[in-house]
Amino acid sequence: MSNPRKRREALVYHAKPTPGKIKVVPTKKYATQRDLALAYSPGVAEPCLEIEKDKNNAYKYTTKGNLVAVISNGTAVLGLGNIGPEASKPVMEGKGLLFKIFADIDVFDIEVDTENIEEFIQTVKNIAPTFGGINLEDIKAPEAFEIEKRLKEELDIPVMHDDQHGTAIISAAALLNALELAEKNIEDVNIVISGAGAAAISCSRLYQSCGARRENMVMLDSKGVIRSDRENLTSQKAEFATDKDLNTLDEAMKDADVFIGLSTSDIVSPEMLITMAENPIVFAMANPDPEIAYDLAVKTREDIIMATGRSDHPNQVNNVLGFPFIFRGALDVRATKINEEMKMAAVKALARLAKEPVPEQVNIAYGETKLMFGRDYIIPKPFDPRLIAEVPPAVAKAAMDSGVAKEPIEDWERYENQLLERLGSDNKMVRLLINRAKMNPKRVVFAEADHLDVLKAAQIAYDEGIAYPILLGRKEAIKTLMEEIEFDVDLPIIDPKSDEEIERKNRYAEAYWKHRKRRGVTLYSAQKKMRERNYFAAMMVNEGDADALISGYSRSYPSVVKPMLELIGKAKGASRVATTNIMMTQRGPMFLSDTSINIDPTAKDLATIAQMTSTVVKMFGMEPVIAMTSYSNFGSSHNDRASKVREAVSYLHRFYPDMIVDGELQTDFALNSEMLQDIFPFSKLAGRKVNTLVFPNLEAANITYKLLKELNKADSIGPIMMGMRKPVHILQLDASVDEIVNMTAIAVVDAQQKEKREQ
Ligand SMILES: NC(=O)C1=CN([C@@H]2O[C@H](COP(=O)(O)OP(=O)(O)OC[C@H]3O[C@@H](n4cnc5c(N)ncnc54)[C@H](OP(=O)(O)O)[C@@H]3O)[C@@H](O)[C@H]2O)C=CC1
Ligand SMILES: CC(=O)C(=O)O
Ligand SMILES: [Mg+2]
Repeated sequence: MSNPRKRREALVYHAKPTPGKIKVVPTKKYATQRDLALAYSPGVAEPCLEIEKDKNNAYKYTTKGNLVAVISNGTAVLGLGNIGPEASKPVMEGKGLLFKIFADIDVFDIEVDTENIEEFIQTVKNIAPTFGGINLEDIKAPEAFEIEKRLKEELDIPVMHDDQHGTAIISAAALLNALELAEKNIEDVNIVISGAGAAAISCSRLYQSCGARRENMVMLDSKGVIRSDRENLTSQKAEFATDKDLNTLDEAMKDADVFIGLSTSDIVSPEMLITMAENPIVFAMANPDPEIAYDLAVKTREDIIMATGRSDHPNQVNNVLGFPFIFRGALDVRATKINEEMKMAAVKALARLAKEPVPEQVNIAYGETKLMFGRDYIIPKPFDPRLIAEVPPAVAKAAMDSGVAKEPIEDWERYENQLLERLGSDNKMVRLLINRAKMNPKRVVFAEADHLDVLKAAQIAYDEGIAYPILLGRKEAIKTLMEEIEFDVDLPIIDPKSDEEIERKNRYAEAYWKHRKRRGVTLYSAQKKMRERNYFAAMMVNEGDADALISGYSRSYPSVVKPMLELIGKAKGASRVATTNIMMTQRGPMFLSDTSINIDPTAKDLATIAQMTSTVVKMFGMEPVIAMTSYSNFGSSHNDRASKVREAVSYLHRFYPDMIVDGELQTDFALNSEMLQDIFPFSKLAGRKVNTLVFPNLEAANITYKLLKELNKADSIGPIMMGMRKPVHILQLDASVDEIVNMTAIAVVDAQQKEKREQ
């Protein structure tokens, strides 16, 4: 990573707010003395004794069954080489993060300080009782082969060296698909493999199992082509030694159909690509920098099918697509090992999935218009939610069929539902939102760009391609801050107080005056108002000089809302302006309305707020399931406050019968579908997962959202302004940089939608 700013960003990401990327969180209650007596002494003795009687009970009473060890000694960390156990820890924590977000598997990362094979094996064996599976990582060849072989033989839990088999599975699936596109047979193709380490050897073996012929393979290590007349070859290298009279990569690449890179960066030149056969398949998988840069390769050969291990180009062939799902399947049937049948099942499931139509959600998540099986899409994307429903069942089934599953699955439909549930708590909403914004970025005015956090957010929005920022504020202050954060881009900077803007201010003042002259505004007072950033910014949007506006970082919410309502006003047909907040909770995203505007809405207002929120929920690709909340359940109180909510519900039921909305309901019933089903089976919400709460008044909504935000420390998006004529969005006082970026994306998406409606 040569860009110094990106380098710093990566370091800050790892350092702040707490060092590292993962932590341990209790899953049981621990509030009372009683809880503690169960969690620890004396209660804890009971499961101990049960496990003493039968070790399998560890799966019943402890985390073992969902806990994987990611273990390394730091001898082959990515393509960085032998950087030692401590230095490998960020990668191992990273794998832990990926295990969790993609497959809901918990991980302890373990870095072992030894390069001695026996010591390493003994260490893993000694700690194995803790875990349901062992993921060996970034251990160099040839030691990795012996370590994995022995641990597989000596342990009765699944052991997989991810760099070997994870990589082999993913790249084999991608290779089969690429060959189909190139219209070539795996039996016939010439394959050059750069690298003869853990990953390369294992990949080459799996390609052979898929039909590739060893005599068509040429493998290279750091010394050049591995020829059979070379001395002192390890047994694994000897397995792939060639009789061909070749010495260098240049020579090997001539007429090759496939290049597999699992070695190091920048060793393939454009000249080498030119000598390859037609429709060359190039998988440059060294991390973090591939054997040849993606852009250079696709520029050199138009007919190339190109993949790298990185996420920033099409076709990411990276073991991240494998290890979470392979272990998920293996753990779920309590497999004793990960065998060839299970690996092949994963290859086939991945290859097959790439050919299926891609759900819109995935297109949006990756900022693509239409992903389709082809040169730029030979393998599914890691954030494809179908992966968890497809790959683990395939692996689990293969484990059962091959006789290594101790707990076979009986109800497959139930299992698939459980798998999908596991994805509930990630923050894919944010990703979806950002990517949707990136598809058609808009000009966003940042009305307080002379504040560091606002400027940082504008920088991220610009860098990520979310928006074209227009920076409002004191010019010198903005320029100084830009220098400080190395935001070296030529963007419009406008100071509404400066005389430079006189022509524009007059124009805006005139327009404002014309609009409000019968409501007490004089031309003079209009001119004065245009020196205020929020009025100026709102007029920019009004007059089409900007597409959206972000403000409110340094002022109280009402003081910013007022000019916006005055200048921009409500959308045509909107009877109300209101806000919703999206909270990322354990049970998935929740929409909470109205969190910021309407102090005591009437029944009709509440119905309008529910309808508007429903539109926003749909904008995120979700089906709105709305609870109208109260302190009362379906008429249990006759107080006016409860009746108001009831009235709103009956209005919605009468005029919008298709809306899935009900109430009035207490929030525990709204959120606990079993309880709701038991006590109020007649409800429209019974058996459904509520994702939207409409509150009876501002106090309830605002208090709840702030409480959730602080207690959960969860991501939140909002308040999202609903019902405004133009995309203006107001931040909470002192919003974080992330929150401002999210709001920017909201503003852009809002502008996109409004533009669409106007067309
Ligand atoms: N995209 C993905 O999912 C994955 C990518 N990888 C990448 O693959 C690479 C290797 O990883 P791994 O197998 O675990 O590591 P190993 O240390 O086991 O193997 C590295 C291999 O690369 C060879 N090598 C080094 N320099 C060159 C060179 N200039 N030309 C040809 N070969 C060379 C080494 O040769 P020698 O034997 O002579 O030392 C060795 O055989 C790394 O860059 C890693 O990031 C790994 C796993 C997954
Ligand atoms: C992706 C991976 O595991 C590696 O590069 O080592
Ligand atoms: Mg690795």
